[in-house]
Amino acid sequence: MSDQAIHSPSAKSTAGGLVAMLYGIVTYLLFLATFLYAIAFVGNLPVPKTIDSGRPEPFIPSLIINVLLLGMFAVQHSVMARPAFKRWWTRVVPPSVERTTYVLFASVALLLLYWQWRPMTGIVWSATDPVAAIVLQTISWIGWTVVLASTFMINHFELFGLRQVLARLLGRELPPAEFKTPMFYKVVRHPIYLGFLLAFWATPTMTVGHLAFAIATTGYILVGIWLEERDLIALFGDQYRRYRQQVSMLIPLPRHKAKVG
Ligand SMILES: C[S@@+](CC[C@H](N)C(=O)[O-])C[C@H]1O[C@@H](n2cnc3c(N)ncnc32)[C@H](O)[C@@H]1O
Repeated sequence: MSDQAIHSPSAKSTAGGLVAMLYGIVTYLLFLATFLYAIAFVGNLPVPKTIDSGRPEPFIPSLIINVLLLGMFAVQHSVMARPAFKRWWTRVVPPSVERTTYVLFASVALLLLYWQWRPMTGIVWSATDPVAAIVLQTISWIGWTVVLASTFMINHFELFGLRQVLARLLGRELPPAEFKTPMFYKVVRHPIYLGFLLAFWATPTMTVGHLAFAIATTGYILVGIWLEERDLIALFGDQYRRYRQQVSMLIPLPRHKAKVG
């Protein structure tokens, strides 16, 4: 192969596309591992570190560290998701890997949280009735399933950056963002967040640490919804405003009869 062919723009572009694709795939696998670990972490499954495992340390320092860990995740997640930040950030990173980089930072923030989380093991409630315990555990599993299923309903591979890096590799433009209301999105506007709330709150044994986690993530989800809906209204205008009138935010209760589409 001649020197010219090696350095031609298309060879460079293909190499760039392959690097972006590799970055996207590795980050996606990291996200998947982090997501699966979250189920084990919150549910106290047999993994090296969970929300309640480890030797308890003094309460106040533990609480401060845990709040800082949650705050770091919340700030990363909400700042990096804003359109204004993305406009600035895509002057630093190529647009095709902007989402992948967001997913990478979010995964790292979560891994840091799992690693540094301090257990606070005082019991807030414990279901002594085995049926109640099974019901709570099942609700939590349903929550995780709703989270994962809902990502596929809007666009799993775009949410986690793979679609963007594939488009870059194939030299294709991505179509503009599309407003969608499939399946769960006809029942609530935020099924992913609803799934997380079910997964975090429904537990047979609620410790102080788990409760702090559930309260902080609920607060963050409510702020996240407010920010996300502001962006969605800016993007989709009246279409999203109508959707807000017709479909509940998180609690699956019927509102108006009008059809969502
Ligand atoms: C992590 S997802 C959470 C989606 C939703 N809040 C939920 O809980 O299911 C965030 C992304 O979904 C997009 N999104 C939210 N609702 C959408 C809809 N109805 N149609 C298309 N995209 C949507 C937002 O623009 C954002 O990029």
